Amino acid sequence: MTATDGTDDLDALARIAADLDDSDPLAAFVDEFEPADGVVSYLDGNSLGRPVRGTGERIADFVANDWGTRLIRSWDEGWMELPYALGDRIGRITLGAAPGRTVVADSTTVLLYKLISAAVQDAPAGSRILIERGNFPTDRFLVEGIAAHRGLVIDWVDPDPIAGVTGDDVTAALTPDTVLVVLSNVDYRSGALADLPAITRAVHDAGALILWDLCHSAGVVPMTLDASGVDLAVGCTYKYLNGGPGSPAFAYVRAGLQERLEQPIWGWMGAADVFAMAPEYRPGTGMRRFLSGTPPVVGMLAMQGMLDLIERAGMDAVRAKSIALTEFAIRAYDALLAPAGVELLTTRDSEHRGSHITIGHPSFREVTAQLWTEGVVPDFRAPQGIRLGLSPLSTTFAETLRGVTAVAAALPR
Ligand SMILES: Cc1ncc(COP(=O)(O)O)c(C=O)c1O
Ligand SMILES: Nc1c(O)cccc1C(=O)C[C@H](N)C(=O)O
Repeated sequence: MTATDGTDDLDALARIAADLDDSDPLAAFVDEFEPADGVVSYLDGNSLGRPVRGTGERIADFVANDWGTRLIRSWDEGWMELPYALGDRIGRITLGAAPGRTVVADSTTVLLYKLISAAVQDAPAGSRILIERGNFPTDRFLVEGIAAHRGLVIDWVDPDPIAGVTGDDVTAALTPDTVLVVLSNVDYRSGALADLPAITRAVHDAGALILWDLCHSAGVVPMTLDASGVDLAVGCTYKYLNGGPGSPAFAYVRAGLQERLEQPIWGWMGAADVFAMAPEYRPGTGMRRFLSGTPPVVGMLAMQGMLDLIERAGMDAVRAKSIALTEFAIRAYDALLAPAGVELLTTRDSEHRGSHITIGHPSFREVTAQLWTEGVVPDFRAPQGIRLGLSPLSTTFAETLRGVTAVAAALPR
């Protein structure tokens, strides 16, 4: 039944969820993930994706063969090339990037540090970096540190917290001295999806470079980095690319920019000829110069299983399911949570939303702790947000409803 106020009752929602699962062309992919004993609803794919089925075997095989038997020969038999091969795959599958523009290495934080530093390498003191005040802490802290060391000035953009940053917000905050703009494509709190092509254009019109943090869009949003002329991007692989905790990040650098930039962590793996053991550092060509030390090969294993799945499903189908899941979560919110005074902190505009929604209530810190004991696993972000992260290949509509129902039941009476 749908009530006179337009909301659905629980039975109606359960039927809608069942219908959506029945007609979901990607439904079978749910069985491609390791079962999670005792988990009633996993709603945190935006923080840590689930392991793809067979990840344990993949790692065991790696230990027995590549590492255990081939030993150091494996560097020549694929490990050395893995940062580039995987980067190219991520580029093709989700970034809209041609080969040779993406590399896997380090953590998001370290790659952000390298690319932000490189982007401002020639900027005279007093040049300005523009960053959103609500951007993820690591992005803001890095900009603060680099600006302090280099004598640069920071400008802060304060967009509407639910709609997220727009081209107009950015244009209004740009100055003739702005050299770099650092933004997230999907906001880690609200889930707002920024208009990457339009904002990139606005930044270029002002003569600055743009760096996009893609942590919350890689693997769920089909992007157009090459076609949009994006300069720089960094993202993580442990959220919707299911690489496992601490799996290495990826960096993208526009083709025409690579040879002009010099990142600050000069290690042997970024040098022109790695095994020349040269007396001094000369940066390599292409994406090699953005590496520093030995590639984290073990950390690059698990994500390959997820890339296989996304490739099989097709990125556009993944995005379509992501939208359907967040739309259904909002429908369930309207019926079960809005009447109890819970706020929706995410836009209703599906085109401008990533793959999580955020809801707000003063009780949510305690509610989240309670839910975790019940096997319902969203995450809490201060001051009062619960994020429901819906990973399109591993999350069902029924599971989404179980989560929203559990939040409603845990609210204080
Ligand atoms: C938008 C964003 N940037 C950066 C990070 C973190 O970077 P790192 O993987 O280095 O911890 C996260 C999440 O942890 C994030 O959500
Ligand atoms: N990266 C994380 C970690 O190492 C521990 C706990 C949580 C995380 C996260 O991924 C946080 C996440 N990026 C966020 O959007 O808040």
